[in-house]
Amino acid sequence: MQKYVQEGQLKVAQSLHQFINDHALPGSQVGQAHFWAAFEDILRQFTSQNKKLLTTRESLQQQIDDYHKANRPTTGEEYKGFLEEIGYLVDAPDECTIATSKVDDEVARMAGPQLVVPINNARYALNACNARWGSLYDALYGTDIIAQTDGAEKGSDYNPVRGKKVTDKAKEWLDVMLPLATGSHKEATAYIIENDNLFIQLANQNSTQLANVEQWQGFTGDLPEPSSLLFRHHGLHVEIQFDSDHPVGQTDPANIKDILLEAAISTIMDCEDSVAAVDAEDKVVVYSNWLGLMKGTLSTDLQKGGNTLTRTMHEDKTFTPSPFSQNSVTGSLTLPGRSLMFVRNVGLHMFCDAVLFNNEPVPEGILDGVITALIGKHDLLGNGKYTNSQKGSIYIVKPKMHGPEEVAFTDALFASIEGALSLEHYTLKMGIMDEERRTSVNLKACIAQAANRVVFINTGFLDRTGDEIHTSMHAGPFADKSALKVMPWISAYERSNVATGIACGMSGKAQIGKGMWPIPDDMTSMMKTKIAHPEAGATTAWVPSPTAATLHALHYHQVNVFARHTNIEDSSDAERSKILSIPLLEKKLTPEQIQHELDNNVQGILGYVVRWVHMGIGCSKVPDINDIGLMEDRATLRISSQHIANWLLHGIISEDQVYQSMLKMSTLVDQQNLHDPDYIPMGAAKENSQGFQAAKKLIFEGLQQPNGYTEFVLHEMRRKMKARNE
Ligand SMILES: CC(=O)SCCNC(=O)CCNC(=O)[C@H](O)C(C)(C)COP(=O)(O)OP(=O)(O)OC[C@H]1O[C@@H](n2cnc3c(N)ncnc32)[C@H](O)[C@@H]1OP(=O)(O)O
Ligand SMILES: O=CC(=O)O
Ligand SMILES: [Mg+2]
Repeated sequence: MQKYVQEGQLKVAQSLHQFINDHALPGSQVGQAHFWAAFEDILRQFTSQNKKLLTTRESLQQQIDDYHKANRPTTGEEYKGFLEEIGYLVDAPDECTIATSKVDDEVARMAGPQLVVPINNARYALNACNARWGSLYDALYGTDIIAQTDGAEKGSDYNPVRGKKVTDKAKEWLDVMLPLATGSHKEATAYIIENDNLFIQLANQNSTQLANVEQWQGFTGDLPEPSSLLFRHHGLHVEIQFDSDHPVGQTDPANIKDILLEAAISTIMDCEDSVAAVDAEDKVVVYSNWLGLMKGTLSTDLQKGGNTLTRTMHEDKTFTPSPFSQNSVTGSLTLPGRSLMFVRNVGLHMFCDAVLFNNEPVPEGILDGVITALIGKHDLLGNGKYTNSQKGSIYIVKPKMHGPEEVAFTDALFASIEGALSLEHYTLKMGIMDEERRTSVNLKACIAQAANRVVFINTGFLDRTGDEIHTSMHAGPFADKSALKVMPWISAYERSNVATGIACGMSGKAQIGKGMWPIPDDMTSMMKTKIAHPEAGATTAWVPSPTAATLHALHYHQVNVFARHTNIEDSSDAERSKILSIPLLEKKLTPEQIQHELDNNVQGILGYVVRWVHMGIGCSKVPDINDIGLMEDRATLRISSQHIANWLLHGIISEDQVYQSMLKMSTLVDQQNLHDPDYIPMGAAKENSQGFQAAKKLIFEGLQQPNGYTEFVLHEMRRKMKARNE
């Protein structure tokens, strides 16, 4: 039974109350009495508005459902007119130029990967924070980029054959990032600094320099042969490290032991879709980790290779500047050792009983906003060991907003939080997830509502796909999932996002971001396809792991993103009707194709949901039907569950067929998890498993889930599971 502490009209779960009073408030220059009173005021001011916006969502969805049930056109002027009439489509402002100030270079002026990590997992969150720099050698050695053939298999010990392939490949990349005036880094035998110049000696006895000598930015160690050299290309740093005693350096002609890339330029510490946080106890873990990250105190012990290691946040990196560095006069060059951190709050539709206002659970987005901002304030006050934002901003990603009214609501909420916490106006920056259809088709109007605090727009294509299905659920059966990804709506949505961002003056001021690489182990495909993101003008794109960040960073060396922006015209008006084209099934599928699609969806749902509900894990790598591990979170679950619900509604599949598939796949999912000692199986009596029950609800009650969201069912069932465990 949850114990509460009364604070005015608020009832605050004891564990959260204690965390705030004992840990979050001290040092924040916000007193306890003021904080609780101000929080209550914010709830009084925003709770009913929050609920009203949810009612608008419901009402619009109802009208859209009725429209499609009446078999009215799904394209053309009549459809567009209907969406305008109900207020789903609004007029775009003629002009919108963002005016956000105090934005760190990592967000405004650098183009590079953005890592996302479940914040409640301290081990991963610390790793993400430290992923600002990644070893190219490790990233190549550890992944499928180097094939495990011809003696280059990974094995348990270091394999020099594989190692040679790694160093060769890495040096090919050096030639791309830091070309030499003559020859290749592969031929280098020494890197020598003489008279303020960097010379590279080649195997043919010639000496050369960088084609652009100004790329050399600094070094560590002694002259003439330094311990490391620092370079910059496309605004990103590269460090070559030397060590003649290191097992790798020893065998390298130039004694290179590793090449470090500036990789995860920014990281999203996620309180949302990759996290299972269903009550005060869970929320305290989420907020404690954020506090630890803001104060630089987070640490965790972990077992690796039979040893216990303590993981903490990395220090900054210091170099002696080269004559070409901006810091050459000061004689010292310090670069951030950590990724710039955003925090992703939850959306408007979530409610949480960690705090009750008028005896009702409060909007969780408001709770997150207030507490993550309070914690962020420690960074601005310099209370931590490190500084996250040099410019004095707190970066909050706001997910799942539907249209400009909701952005305006969040803007006003943030202003109120700033007032309550005595933060300068517009300290709280907003990342707008462009992941709901009503936001995509009104993006310019959305940006306009937060023009003084927006710092990113990001195409969350996973949620966006789920919303695509749910919004037009009654229009007909949707295409299978692989076809959905290549139909006109999605490319128009992606193009329009970049074009709108540029038209709103975001280039050089804010991030224009693209979505997650959801196949964490398939780095070969990522390297082939994710270059499309910078090519399309995205200044950042999401990756699921530090390794993926290191490899994706290479794409930003291949493409000069900011140079692309000059050629991108505002095409959003023209794209709108394409975005609105509903990706319905266009061809007849065979019974085998239908069964395959169903089984694949069911496997993904069960594989993810059982770990969520039984173990409280919000993001998992789940094998698909072809045994390829996919990153699954609430957004991918939204797609799969809505897809099955849609095919059920339109008679493509039957309830019994779905249930049979669930029985078959649940046995497989239990088998797939046998290696995990913490796994709690669904077992033979599936109906007794909360995870199985949750999956059933998500599918069979999918039509009734607001906007197709999965969190309501997941939370309910996880809470039941926790109660059962207690
Ligand atoms: C639609 C959306 O909203 S997308 C955004 C939400 N999604 C995410 O945040 C995805 C984040 N990624 C993850 O959670 C994980 O990478 C998963 C669940 C996909 C795979 O996790 P695992 O199966 O444990 O990965 P795997 O075993 O290959 O790697 C584990 C190692 O990689 C590290 N790692 C994996 N993902 C991350 C990450 N996102 N950040 C930091 N480190 C990570 C772990 O710390 C661990 O290293 P360690 O032993 O040194 O601590
Ligand atoms: O949040 C990201 C998404 O794709 O959804
Ligand atoms: Mg999302």
